[in-house]
Amino acid sequence: KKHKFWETQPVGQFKDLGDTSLPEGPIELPTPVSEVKQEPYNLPSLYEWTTCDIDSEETCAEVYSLLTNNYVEDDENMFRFNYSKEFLRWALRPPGYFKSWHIGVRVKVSKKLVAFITGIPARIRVGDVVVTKAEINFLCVHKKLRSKRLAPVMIKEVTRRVHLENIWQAAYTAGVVLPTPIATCQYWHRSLNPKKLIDVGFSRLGARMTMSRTIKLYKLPESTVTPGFRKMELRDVPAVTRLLRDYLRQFIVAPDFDQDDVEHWLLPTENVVDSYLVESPETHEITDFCSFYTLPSSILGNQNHSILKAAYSYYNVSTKTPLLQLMNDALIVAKQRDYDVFNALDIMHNESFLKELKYGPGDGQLHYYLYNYRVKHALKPSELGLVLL
Ligand SMILES: COc1cccc(CC(=N)NC(=O)c2cccnc2OC2CCNCC2)c1
Repeated sequence: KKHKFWETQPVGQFKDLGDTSLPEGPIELPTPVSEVKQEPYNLPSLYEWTTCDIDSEETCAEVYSLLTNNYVEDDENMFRFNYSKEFLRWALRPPGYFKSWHIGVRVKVSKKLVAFITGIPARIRVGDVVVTKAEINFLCVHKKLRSKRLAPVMIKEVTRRVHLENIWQAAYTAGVVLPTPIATCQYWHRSLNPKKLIDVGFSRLGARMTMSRTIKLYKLPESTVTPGFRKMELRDVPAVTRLLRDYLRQFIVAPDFDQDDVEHWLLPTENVVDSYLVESPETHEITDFCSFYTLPSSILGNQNHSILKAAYSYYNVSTKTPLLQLMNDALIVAKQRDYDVFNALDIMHNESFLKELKYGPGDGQLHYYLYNYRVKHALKPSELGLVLL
């Protein structure tokens, strides 16, 4: 039976698609926190719950190692996400985070970490309504423990701990179709190091293309072209917050970032997130912004290369500099910093530059989901202003 678990959950159900009598908004009403199940769900007897203290070097290393060996792979099982420890600390400790939402499963006897799931709080606007939701991520079950039905009980446990903080909605993405996507996005890749991408099988040499012709096709200028283009600094947080808040208002679903959020999520962090802005040389006004996060992938089974260095488009705002030029400067910076590929989803206004900047379509889709919140109509990717890590 497909979706045996998801048909028991307060999520849009496939059978309800098209039933426009169902109102947009929460599917189930909150209950008093005192009525939320106080004790953890039962795990199979060999396993126990653990709260992962990501500040602890040892525990962070265990989480890193579990994900590096058992997390999401591409459809052809050639690559596996390889989130770094500093990335995980950044992703899991935003303003207002709860340690109790960093949940692990250990083998009772050996204490080996064999599964993980996380939540972080985020204020997310859907239409005109801002709701504090949990962003759920990093659901990972060790390869040797698959189809033991651990994922449903882990999802129920993180939901229970989110309810204990009086939060009743969540957002998450997946490469698989579950009940029911609020948006389905296409991912795109822009080659920066085409020779390596072809060597490792990420890309294929185009028909009637030689390697040298391919290298020339993706060649970028040595330096950025936009006057006033520079790295974001702490002093820019107020202006970037204003710029980003104004820009994100046009999307139906988007984060409701305040200055503390912008300082955490967008201030450059070595090897994790890079942000650049355009400060007008005349007026010193900050008019544009672009950012990308660093998520390498392990290359499975290649003699010459073990890591694919990938940049992922994050939040970009263009008010004076054409988005095309801004995003080309982002490519130039990523190439300068030795990235192999620059990835982007077709969300926000990204569609306007993907083809022109020589992105190629990826071989999969990323579906966005809300938990306990119905939207009347699925969104077009261009109506989506939310990037999950
Ligand atoms: C190249 O290495 C990969 C390793 C594992 C999976 C994939 C394909 C894939 N599933 N890609 C994406 O989900 C993706 C493609 C473009 C932009 N963001 C993405 O995912 C983000 C957001 C969701 N959480 C994972 C990272 C590629």
